Amino acid sequence: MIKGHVALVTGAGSGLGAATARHLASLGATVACIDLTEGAAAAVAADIGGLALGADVSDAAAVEAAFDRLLEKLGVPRVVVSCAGIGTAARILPRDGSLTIGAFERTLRVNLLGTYTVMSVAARAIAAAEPLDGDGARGVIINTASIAYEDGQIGQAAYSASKGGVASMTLPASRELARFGIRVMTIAPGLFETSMSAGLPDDVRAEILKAVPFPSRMGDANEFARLVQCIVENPMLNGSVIRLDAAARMPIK
Ligand SMILES: NC(=O)c1ccc[n+]([C@@H]2O[C@H](COP(=O)([O-])OP(=O)(O)OC[C@H]3O[C@@H](n4cnc5c(N)ncnc54)[C@H](O)[C@@H]3O)[C@@H](O)[C@H]2O)c1
Ligand SMILES: C[C@@H](O)[C@H]1CC[C@H]2[C@@H]3CC[C@H]4CC(=O)CC[C@]4(C)[C@H]3CC[C@]12C
Repeated sequence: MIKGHVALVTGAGSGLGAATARHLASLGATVACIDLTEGAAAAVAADIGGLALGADVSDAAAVEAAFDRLLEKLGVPRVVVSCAGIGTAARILPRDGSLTIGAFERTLRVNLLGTYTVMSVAARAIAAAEPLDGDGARGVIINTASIAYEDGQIGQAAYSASKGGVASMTLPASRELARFGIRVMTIAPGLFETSMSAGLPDDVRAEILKAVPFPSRMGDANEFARLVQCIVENPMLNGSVIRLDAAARMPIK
C-alpha cells in the first residue's frame, strides 16, 4: 500500500510530518504534503517529487479544496497520516486571572476537529476506490495524538483534551470504516526533537527526559516515520493507539 501508491501527510512542512512524507517517498509512494505553511510543504514536496497543498486542517472547505486538487493531480491516497497540530501551554487559572477559553478552542479546532475533518474527507474518497487485496483493503488512516492524552501536565488541559479526543476516535472510526476496508490507527508520541518541542524551556525538557527510562533521549522524527511504515505494512494493526515513548511517563509539570 506504499510503493506505487499515493499518500497524504498533513503537517508535512515540519517535524514528524516532514519525516513521514520523506520516508514514505523513499519507499516508493507519491506523497501529497498539506501544511498551513504552504512554503514549508512545497520545500518538502520539491525534495521528494510530491505535491504541495496549502490548507488549514481546521477549515473544512480548505481541506476539501486541497483534497480535490490531490484527487485531480495524483488520484486517491491509500495512506493518510495526520500530523498537523499545535502545542499549547495554557493554564485553566493563569496568574493574571485571565480566561484561556480561546486557547482551548483553537487547540481543539486544529488538533481534534482538523484530524476529524481530514479523516472524513479522506475516508469518503478511499471508500469509493477499488479494493487493493484479498482482504478488500482500500486504505489506512493514521492520526497523531501524544502521550499527553494520558500523562497531561499542568498547563496542558487543552492540548491533552485535544489528543485524548484523537485517541478516543480511533476505535469507533475503525469499527465504522471496516466495512470499506479502511483501517484507523493512532500514534501517541512521547517527546520528539522537532520545532514544536523546541519551544520547551530547558528545565522542562530536562524534567521530562528524567522520566524517560530507555532510551533516555528525545525521539527522532524518523523513528516516528518508521512506525507509520510498520502500521501501513501490517494489516492486523487496526483500532489501536500506540504509545511511541521509550516508556516515558511525563511528570506533573
Ligand atoms: N514533537 C513532539 O514532542 C510531539 C510529541 C507528541 C505529539 N506530537 C504531535 O505530533 C504532531 C506533529 O508535531 P511536530 O512535533 O512535528 O510539530 P511541528 O510544529 O514541527 O510540525 C507541525 C506542522 O503542522 C503544521 N500545522 C499546524 N497547524 C496547522 C493547521 N491548522 N493546518 C495545517 N497544518 C498545520 C505546522 O505548520 C507544522 O508544519 C502534532 O500533532 C503534535 O501535537 C509532537
Ligand atoms: C508529549 C508532547 O506532546 C508534549 C510534551 C511537552 C509539551 C510541550 C510543553 C511546553 C509547551 C510550551 C509551549 O508554549 C508550546 C507547546 C509546548 C512546547 C508543548 C508541546 C507538546 C509537548 C512537546
